[in-house]
Amino acid sequence: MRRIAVIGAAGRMGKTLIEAIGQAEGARLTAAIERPESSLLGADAGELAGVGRLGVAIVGDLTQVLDDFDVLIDFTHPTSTLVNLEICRTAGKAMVIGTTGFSEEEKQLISRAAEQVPVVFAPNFSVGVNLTLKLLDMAARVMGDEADIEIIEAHHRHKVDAPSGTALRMGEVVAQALGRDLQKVAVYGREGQTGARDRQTIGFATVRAGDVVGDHTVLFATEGERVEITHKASSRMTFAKGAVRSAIWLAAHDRGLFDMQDVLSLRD
Ligand SMILES: NC(=O)C1=CN([C@@H]2O[C@H](COP(=O)(O)OP(=O)(O)OC[C@H]3O[C@@H](n4cnc5c(N)ncnc54)[C@H](OP(=O)(O)O)[C@@H]3O)[C@@H](O)[C@H]2O)C=CC1
Ligand SMILES: O=C(O)C1=N[C@H](C(=O)O)C[C@H](O)C1
Repeated sequence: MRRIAVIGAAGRMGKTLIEAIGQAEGARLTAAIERPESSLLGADAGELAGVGRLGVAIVGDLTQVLDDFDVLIDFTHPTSTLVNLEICRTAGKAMVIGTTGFSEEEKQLISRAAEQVPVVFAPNFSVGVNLTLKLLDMAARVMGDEADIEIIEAHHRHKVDAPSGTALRMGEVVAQALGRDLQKVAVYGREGQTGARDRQTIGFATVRAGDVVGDHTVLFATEGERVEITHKASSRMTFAKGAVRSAIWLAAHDRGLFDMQDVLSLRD
């Protein structure tokens, strides 16, 4: 039985993860962590998530529960995740990281920690998005040199980072397929006298509105036709199930950096 801890337990993803762990075979929630100043400390994690009492009280300090879990699932904020990563590295604990919004330097810290402990780090844990990444690679190879490529994403009003981690990963996949460096060709929004479009660029557009769970479209537009590849998430459970699957999958690894493509055996 895989013993799983969830940090950010009271968050949108935290609560959905607690529900998903309850539905998974071979996994059990054994620890739940929130901020030390949270008013929810001591509350039952199952009751908080709306799935009934689980007998797991929310604590405010990850180090307090290190003996209680095998793998930590972290969907919080980059600053928090990097602190948790260091605690897990030192304690030899596996991690599943769903947090987005890291800088390139921060991503390097995750790679380095994964030399010592096993980590699955993915901007999107849904099966559909990971299939979409494969479709994008093919579309870019077939149409990319002729087409203008634009990535449009929409999320709920509470999201704090932009563009989404998924949109950025889509951009990386397309850029890599075309031999371009995303850091050099990305254009994040346009305003004013922009001039005509540079053919090599990959544009990003962000929408933040209401309760949108997560929509992503990659547009390949030539003179005469357009291909649009779209994924729409309608429930956070799709991300949570993928993260729990990753936590169980990691049991077979004692170190290394993986993503959802590895978990789904989609890696070339
Ligand atoms: N990879 C994927 O498939 C997905 C990734 N995400 C990403 O997951 C992250 C979280 O998203 P979401 O659940 O919507 O956000 P929420 O704000 O709802 O949840 C984040 C939770 O983490 C808590 N938190 C923040 N800092 C700490 C800390 N130091 N210690 C303990 N808890 C902490 C927050 O507490 P407080 O409210 O008090 O700040 C909150 O409860 C984002 O980066 C998002 O982009 C989201 C969905 C899917
Ligand atoms: O913050 C969210 O909600 C989501 N974030 C992830 C991202 O930034 O790509 C994944 C998903 O789209 C939901």
